[in-house]
Amino acid sequence: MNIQRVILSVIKMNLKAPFSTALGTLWEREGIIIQVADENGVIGLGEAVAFSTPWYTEETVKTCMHMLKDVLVPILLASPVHHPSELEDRFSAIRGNHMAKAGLETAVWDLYAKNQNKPLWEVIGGTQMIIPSGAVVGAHDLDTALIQMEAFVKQGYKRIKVKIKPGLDYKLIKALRSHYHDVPLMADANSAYTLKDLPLLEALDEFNLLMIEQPLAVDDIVQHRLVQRKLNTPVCLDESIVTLHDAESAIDLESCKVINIKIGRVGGLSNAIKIHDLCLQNGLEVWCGGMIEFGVSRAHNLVLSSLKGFKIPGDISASNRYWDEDIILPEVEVVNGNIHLSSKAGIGFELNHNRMAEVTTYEEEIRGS
Ligand SMILES: O=C(O)CCC(=O)c1ccccc1C(=O)O
Ligand SMILES: [Mg+2]
Repeated sequence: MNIQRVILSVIKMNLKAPFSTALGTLWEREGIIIQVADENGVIGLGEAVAFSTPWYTEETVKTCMHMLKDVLVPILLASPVHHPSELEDRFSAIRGNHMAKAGLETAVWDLYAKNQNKPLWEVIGGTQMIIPSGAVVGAHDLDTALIQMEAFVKQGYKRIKVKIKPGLDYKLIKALRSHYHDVPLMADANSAYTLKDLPLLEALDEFNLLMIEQPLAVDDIVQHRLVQRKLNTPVCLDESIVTLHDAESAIDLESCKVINIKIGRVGGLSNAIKIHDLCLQNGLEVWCGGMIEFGVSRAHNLVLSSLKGFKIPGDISASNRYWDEDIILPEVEVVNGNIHLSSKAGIGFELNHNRMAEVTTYEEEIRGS
């Protein structure tokens, strides 16, 4: 592939409703849509999923724009790419900045698949074309959580995840469970607890949760082992798993039974696939995490979820879960709780240029020499 141009578009959209986690409330979202174009004008699409502020990881839209423009895009444009799997190595001179790397790398994967005239899910060896879909309740109080959960269950989502935090945990889960005895339900704490809260975490065992996600610190793998040993509920790690080595450590220590894989958090599709393969070999379950993303990242999440280890419904909801109108055509739709993969080349979605024009706040094109 001879990549000649990269277009970086910063976009901004209001969420349909505020989204609350243990770390705060989100009302609007910025993101970066990345287009890589080859000498024939074929375009690959990627999305850098960092937020405006570093509340989930240390990256932001601004750090990603800097890294892309000043560091990663020049590395990409410096020489031809034969296969997207080469990029991990090329970017390895740069530490961290996983979301910036993943945004660019996924765009190159899309371009590669389009050049092969094959769906990207087929290119990566995916076998599942029907992806079960889950939705996330992010409410600041119990009543709002119940209203959200009712709507998601009605819409057919196959698994509900609920954000918990001290003061909105045991009671919240108890209330949701008493209304919905059989709905696959799980909790995500986004690191809101410490080992002092073990009794509370153990008490959640009574609600038959699918799993509890990231109860302890963002960088912890060791203490989660103690939580997993005390709880019947499987522990799932999200923030703690940033590299393949982290996944190896968590497996060696038996710190969790499940890993939430996010392409952005782990630095790209290649690494996401490696973590999937490792988990599969070691009997851990995996599912695809979400980032309240726009359609391009949603499309890449669907591609990843086609791999055979992805059995549990992930945080991949319909475009209309968060957005009045998404930036892709067609939008991602959930039918009977499932999303059907496209058999079109690449990610199978195109940019909605009218919508892009409405929501773009900044755009820059970088050309190779
Ligand atoms: O994309 C979604 O639907 C929500 C997924 C979610 O919970 C989330 C969204 C943004 C940042 C972190 C997380 C998380 O999984 O912890
Ligand atoms: Mg999480």
